[in-house]
Amino acid sequence: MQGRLIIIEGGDGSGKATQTKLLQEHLQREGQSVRAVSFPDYDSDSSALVRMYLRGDFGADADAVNPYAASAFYAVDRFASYQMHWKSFLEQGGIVLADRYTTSNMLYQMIKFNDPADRRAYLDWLEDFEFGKMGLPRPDLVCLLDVPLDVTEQLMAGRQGKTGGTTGDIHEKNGSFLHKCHDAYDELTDRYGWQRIACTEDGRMRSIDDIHADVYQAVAAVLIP
Ligand SMILES: Nc1ncnc2c1ncn2[C@@H]1O[C@H](COP(=O)(O)OP(=O)(O)OP(=O)(O)O)[C@@H](O)[C@H]1O
Ligand SMILES: Cc1cn([C@H]2C[C@H](O)[C@@H](COP(=O)(O)O)O2)c(=O)[nH]c1=O
Repeated sequence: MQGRLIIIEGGDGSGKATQTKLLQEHLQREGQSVRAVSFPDYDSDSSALVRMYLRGDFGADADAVNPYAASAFYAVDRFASYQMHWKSFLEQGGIVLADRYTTSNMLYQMIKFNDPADRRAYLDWLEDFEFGKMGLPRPDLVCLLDVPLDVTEQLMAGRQGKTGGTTGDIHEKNGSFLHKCHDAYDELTDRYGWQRIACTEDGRMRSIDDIHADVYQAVAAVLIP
């Protein structure tokens, strides 16, 4: 019996790790068999090309790095994690929570195209590449944590970058890139039916527990009874 694959997606610093951990603890308390993964898998050799990309080794301007090549780096990292760590767990009925997934390629790489037809062609290619040719499972649910960028910037202030240094990765350094990414939320939730979780109220972050309650409600609806 196939389990469930649940994705916690969102912008940098939107609370993905926080919500993934809370959700894992909640489901564990209920006695569910649950495992959490996150992408990129920075601790694995499989993320070497992703780390090079995020460091700017293929060009300092994210928009100028071929989105098909960059997508492939991330997809290969995911494939390694899936094969080595959670394929059989999912196939045996486990619940896998992923902090980022193919959905991040959909957001961050799609926006390198401005033309709507090019965006659709990219998404068609990506779905076929990751879910078809590479055999990665499609998500059962995607919760998109929606945080306006000015609020995220406050949450992220002073945080150490994951690829080394304090100035942020190739995406974080490019303000207009991150804005384009946030602007694409409607397009992607419409196409894929993602659950958009509003994380702010009157321009301020809602409490971690309130956001968790919304995430949990969405998750409960897709769990196997
Ligand atoms: N609802 C909230 N209210 C206030 N602070 C929060 C909230 N959710 C998370 N934070 C804080 O914001 C920061 C970023 O949160 P977190 O690391 O969970 O985000 P992330 O999306 O996983 O980040 P990244 O994109 O860097 O992986 C952390 O310091 C966290 O404690
Ligand atoms: C998994 C994945 C990620 N990305 C982008 C999204 C972020 O800008 C970085 C990862 O940084 P984080 O601080 O560790 O969240 O990479 C992407 O473009 N495609 C993907 O598949």
